[in-house]
Amino acid sequence: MTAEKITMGENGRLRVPNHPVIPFIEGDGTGPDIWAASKRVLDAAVDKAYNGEKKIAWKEVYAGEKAKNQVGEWLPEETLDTIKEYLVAIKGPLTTPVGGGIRSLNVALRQELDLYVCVRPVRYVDGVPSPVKYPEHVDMVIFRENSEDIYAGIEWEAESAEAKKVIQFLQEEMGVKKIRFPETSGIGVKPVSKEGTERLVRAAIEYALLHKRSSVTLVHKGNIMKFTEGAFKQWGYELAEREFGDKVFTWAQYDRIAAEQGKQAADEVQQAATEAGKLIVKDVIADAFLQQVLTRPKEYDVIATLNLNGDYISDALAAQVGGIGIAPGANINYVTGHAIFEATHGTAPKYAGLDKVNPGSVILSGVLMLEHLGWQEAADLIHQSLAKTILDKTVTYDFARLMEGATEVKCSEFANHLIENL
Ligand SMILES: NC(=O)C1=CN([C@@H]2O[C@H](COP(=O)(O)OP(=O)(O)OC[C@H]3O[C@@H](n4cnc5c(N)ncnc54)[C@H](OP(=O)(O)O)[C@@H]3O)[C@@H](O)[C@H]2O)C=CC1
Ligand SMILES: O=C(O)CCC(=O)C(=O)O
Ligand SMILES: [Mg+2]
Repeated sequence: MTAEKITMGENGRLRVPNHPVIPFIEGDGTGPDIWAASKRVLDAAVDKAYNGEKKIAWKEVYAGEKAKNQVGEWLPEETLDTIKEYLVAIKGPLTTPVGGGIRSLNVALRQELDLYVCVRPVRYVDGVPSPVKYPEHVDMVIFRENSEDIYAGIEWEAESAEAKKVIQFLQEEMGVKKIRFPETSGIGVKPVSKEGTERLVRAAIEYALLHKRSSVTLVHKGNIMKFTEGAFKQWGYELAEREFGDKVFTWAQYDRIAAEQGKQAADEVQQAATEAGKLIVKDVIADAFLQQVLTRPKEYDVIATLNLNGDYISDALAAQVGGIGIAPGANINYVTGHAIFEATHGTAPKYAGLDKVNPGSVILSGVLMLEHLGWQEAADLIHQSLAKTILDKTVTYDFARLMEGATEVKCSEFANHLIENL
């Protein structure tokens, strides 16, 4: 079988050969343990689903500590070029120091390839120990904006010449009087654009319509950050109505009807829209959202949000359904077809080299990748196997410590069980 490139078809859909080359980054910390386990499970599922007719040709590319050690750079140009060329890649977590040091390589990869959506599905798997009473009520898909916001990393260190210059500009030319301690403030910039918002919200609504989900919720802190998070809400509603017309009913429409005809009329129109199967596009302020996902998670389905909110929401919802050990994700540019699949969690450095952590998040990120390639049969096999392995209570430390009667297994052994149960 000759290894070939995945390409983007003229119809905007990927053309996937039977032996596609897929670059991978092993990752730092626990990355090597997790990646070794994940690769075996993905290969076994593909082999079983297609009787050897399909097979991934893995191609290692370097980033993070391995790249620094081998080629002297944290994120070599060759890695970016290879992923650009082969379109679809998968990665383990990469370390980002807090405070000083290098900026996030994870964020850099997303920015360099303009992977503007981070999709993180959050769903309960039967048997997983969870801190809440009804984890099965959580079934959400987070669409996190991935290219802008304060998360983009435009900031200047306190007392640096740059910070002083920006503060001086703000005070003298922009009339800003609200910087409480100007001499010792670091400064960060939060860019949020109409284009960035629209492409994210468009992707969330298209996904929701395709998968017949009931609502898209715009999660924002627009009461405080009016021209960034507030604009996100407004641009999101405008886009929903302009581009999706009759297929959606928005709370902005609700508000207009309520203002003109009263609340009862607006309720009736919304009820009719729901019965007609229209997608409801609504919004909520981020802090209220974080309490409501605990108290009434059934009210939320597809979530569209900005970069930093999405980061916090991803970990919080992952915990709600039993933890970061099975929280997958995908960074995608739906226009170019570029995508990098990766877990929600980080490098979990205290467990590095111990063959201990749960490889589930990277495996499920691989499942998202298989689905993205259209290899649904292989993806389904892994879902079934994971469900069975967890119900058997053969699990890694993170689940074992919260389950009664579980058998704790290592990261590699968990992969063995998954392969046996395929
Ligand atoms: N996309 C990426 O590559 C990301 C990278 N990072 C980076 O990772 C580094 C470490 O970040 P940190 O804040 O500690 O967050 P981590 O997500 O790496 O780890 C926090 C805790 O989550 C639990 N955990 C994480 N991964 C697993 C797993 N596979 N199985 C079971 N439990 C797991 C562990 O919990 P417990 O202690 O309870 O056992 C761990 O101590 C930082 O440099 C950070 O910047 C962070 C997030 C994403
Ligand atoms: O890049 C990092 O180090 C952290 C990224 C992160 O937490 C995330 O993308 O969820
Ligand atoms: Mg995070």
